Amino acid sequence: MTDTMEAFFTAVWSSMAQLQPLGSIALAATESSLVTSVLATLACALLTVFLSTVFWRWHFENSRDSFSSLPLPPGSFGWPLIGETLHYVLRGMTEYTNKRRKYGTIYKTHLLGSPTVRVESDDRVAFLSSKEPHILSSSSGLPKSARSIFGARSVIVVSGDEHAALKKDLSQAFIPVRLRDYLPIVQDCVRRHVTSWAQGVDENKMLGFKACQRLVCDLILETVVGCTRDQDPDGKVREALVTCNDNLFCVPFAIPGLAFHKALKARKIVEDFAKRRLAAAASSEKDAVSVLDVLVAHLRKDEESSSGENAARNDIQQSKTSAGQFETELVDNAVSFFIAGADTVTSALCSILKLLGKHPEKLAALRRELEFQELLDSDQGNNLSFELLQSLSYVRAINKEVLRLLPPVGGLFRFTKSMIELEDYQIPAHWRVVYGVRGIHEENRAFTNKDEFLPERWLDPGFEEKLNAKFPCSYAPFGIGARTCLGKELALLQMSVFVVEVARLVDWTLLNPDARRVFLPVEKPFDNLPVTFRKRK
Ligand code: HEM
Repeated sequence: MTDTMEAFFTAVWSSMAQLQPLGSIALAATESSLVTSVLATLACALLTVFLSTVFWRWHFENSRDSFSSLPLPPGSFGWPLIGETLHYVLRGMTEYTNKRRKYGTIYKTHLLGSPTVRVESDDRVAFLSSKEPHILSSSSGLPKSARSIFGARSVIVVSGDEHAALKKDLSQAFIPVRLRDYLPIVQDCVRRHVTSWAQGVDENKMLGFKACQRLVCDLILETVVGCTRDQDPDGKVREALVTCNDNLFCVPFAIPGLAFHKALKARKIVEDFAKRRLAAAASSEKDAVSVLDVLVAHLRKDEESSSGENAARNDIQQSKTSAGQFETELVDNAVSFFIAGADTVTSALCSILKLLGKHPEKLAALRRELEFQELLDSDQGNNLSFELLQSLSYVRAINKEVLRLLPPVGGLFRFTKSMIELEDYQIPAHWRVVYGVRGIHEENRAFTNKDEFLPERWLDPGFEEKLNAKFPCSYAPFGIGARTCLGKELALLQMSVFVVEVARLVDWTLLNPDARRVFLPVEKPFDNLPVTFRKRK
């Protein structure tokens, strides 16, 4: 039995041994064909990428309008479909600086799905903005994701006469008499947050941007819809606001898991909340305090007296007569205020912390101004009046200088309706144009020592008039022309209150003052500004 088995195994072994060379040959053949097919696939893929890149670039280079002999601006269109969007997201500041160094203050690129020309000189932007809204549209320049999040009836999205009439109505919520009403709410909210940053005996370490973001979410809900924390007890609305802001510029595919889907879900939470607050405001007889209360009261009055007004205005009023549309308009605009006023102000407050933290001599100069006005005592309560804030020239100079050096919104989106000739170049129809606010500020010919934080430059009484007269588009943190920021005065009020309160309530130390900057959706340090706070002695 043993012999038989031994013979069997020997036979198997020897036959396997005979088969082994054959197997190696077969294996080698299989391996080489695998390698060949991998190489062939790779070659095909590379060829496809190469050809589609060549076609992509050729296609846009050939979209030149033949009615003009001018060339397209210099620059490149990047990769098929994604263009150069990823370059900007990943390289941030370096990409902008490199482009400006390489091509100057006008160059072409491909961003967020459209061929784009970025313009970073104030005189070219002045020329382009004079072509709005007929040759250059401002609303359709916004990426689709942002338009969907703001809503179809938002002042940011509508255009032409409709935009002008709606903006006039909404601006009633930001006139000085209203700002006076909001001031105690703003100051109370700022003091509450800043005091909490320095609670306890030890230093409190936190992320400055995130702390400012929490403050501004409360601020915006309290001023825009009169919402106190108990009306959003679990913080869902605040969280939804942050999600909307974080995903304002994204690929507009509403697929679960993707940014746009998350943003639309978050928008619905904010929208439902605004609707509930609107119903409360509409049935309330109390004096207007929040932006929404003011708008409801103003539009109600406006509707009553609209019968004698001119035809264009009547058309707009008539279009509002359906209750549903009226509600949509108010809700879309309340949501837009939430979003337009949240991360922008957060960025500005975070930059105040950063620049005053990096320049203790400017903080000392600020405290001297507050001391002179008897405002430095941190135990003083709600003693800021609107007139007093307006009179604090160093506080206002700090705001302007912070917005010059670190503008929260780095670019304004426009869209060409027809071809535009701009000095030596042409911009074809249906291209996106971005006015590069940050680049304009960085290149500005109107400022000396332009890289330095020098609030003092704004104290010269004739300086701003000269600036506006000689270089009208050279300082544009709040935008340009018909689209300038509707919430500008409210934002400046919030910044002024913040400057006063941080200076008198706390001392702080930046843990990484020279961190890399990122720009989307707004200007901020990439590490969110780690900082320690302590109560001011
Ligand atoms: C420091 C804070 C702020 C900055 C830097 C800022 C900046 C800007 C800029 C640059 C624009 C123009 C966009 C364009 O031309 O395409 C703009 C528009 C706008 N902003 Fe602000 N903003 C700030 C705060 C606010 C606040 C607090 C609100 C409301 C509560 C607000 C509401 C709006 C609205 C509704 C528009 C659209 C105006 C229109 O389309 O006519 N912003 N903002």
